[in-house]
Amino acid sequence: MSKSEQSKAKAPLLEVKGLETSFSIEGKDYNAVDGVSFTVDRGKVVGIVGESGCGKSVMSLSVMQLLPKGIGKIRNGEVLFDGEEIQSFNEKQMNQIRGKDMAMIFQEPMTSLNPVFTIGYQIEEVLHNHFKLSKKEARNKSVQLLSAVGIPRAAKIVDEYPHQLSGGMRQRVMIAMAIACQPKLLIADEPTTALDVTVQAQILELLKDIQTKNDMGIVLITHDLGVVAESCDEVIVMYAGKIVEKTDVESLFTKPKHPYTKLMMGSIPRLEEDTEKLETIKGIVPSLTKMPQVGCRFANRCPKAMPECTEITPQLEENEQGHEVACLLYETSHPKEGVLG
Ligand SMILES: Nc1ncnc2c1ncn2[C@@H]1O[C@H](COP(=O)(O)OP(=O)(O)OP(=O)(O)O)[C@@H](O)[C@H]1O
Repeated sequence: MSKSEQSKAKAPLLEVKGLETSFSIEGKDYNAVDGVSFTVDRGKVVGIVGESGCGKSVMSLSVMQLLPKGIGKIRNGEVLFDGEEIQSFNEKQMNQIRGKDMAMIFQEPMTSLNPVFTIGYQIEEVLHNHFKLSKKEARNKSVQLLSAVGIPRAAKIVDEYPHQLSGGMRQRVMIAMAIACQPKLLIADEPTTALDVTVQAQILELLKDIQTKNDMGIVLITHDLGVVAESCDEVIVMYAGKIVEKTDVESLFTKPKHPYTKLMMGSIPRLEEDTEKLETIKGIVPSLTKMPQVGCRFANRCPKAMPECTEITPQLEENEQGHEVACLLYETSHPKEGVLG
């Protein structure tokens, strides 16, 4: 193994450092992702969780460099993929990585699948872009991939159009396309949200299975803590563009720290509970133009908020080994005994 290969093998698969992604609104830049850092190792599933508008999708689009041109941009920070800084890659360089080394699946497959081409044509196109396969080889590989993601009668389905399939089957097609080149990293943005619970479980199972076989790293974006519990190794909780808590999945569920995480836990429906009593978090995530620049962004919705929460910006700090939280209640310089519950 050469020296550069050795250092690549040691580097995390994905390393995001101090990422700031902004959108230009009426001539002013606003950060939708504001100083986010995390790593994804090979063979690990990292969940990114938070309510709608917290910056989960913008974060993943930044990594893939698929931000809307002219509106969104990476303002600061670094994205290292396999040890290589990629945020300054040009379109040609990114095209060589996207699809092949890192792939993405989206919530609604109909927006990603082209309705006028057959399923087979679309998978073959991915294969053609990255491998020199003959027409026959690409077709055989497409049928193989469709079977691998549990699509029955794959040899027939390959000639069908997206609208002829159910939502669950379309999502499987998206997964087949995403894994066609055996990517090292898969970013799955709400891959099961539009599906019913049984199909959701099957798709998550399938992803986990592929991930184990290929030692793939997965970033799983979801607002559903149930999905996190089922599938993730590590979890990042985002609120209003920032990470508020980061830990392994067990610690998140056994000892959540941030009041936002705790409230989200309270929002998980449990079978034995009357759903009428389900706690929801009052208020909404601030819009980009209304984002407080000082203090904790969750303060105005937080039942534990103290006067200083709107004046001092909490830093993401390790509170216990491997468990980071950004909340003044836990900052050593602001000990607030008795209020942690
Ligand atoms: N193209 C855009 N132009 C301007 N603002 C945008 C754009 N896309 C996203 N935003 C803003 O960036 C913030 C983060 O959005 P993002 O879609 O990443 O949230 P999310 O956590 O993924 O939510 P969801 O679960 O609904 O996808 C939001 O305030 C959103 O309004």
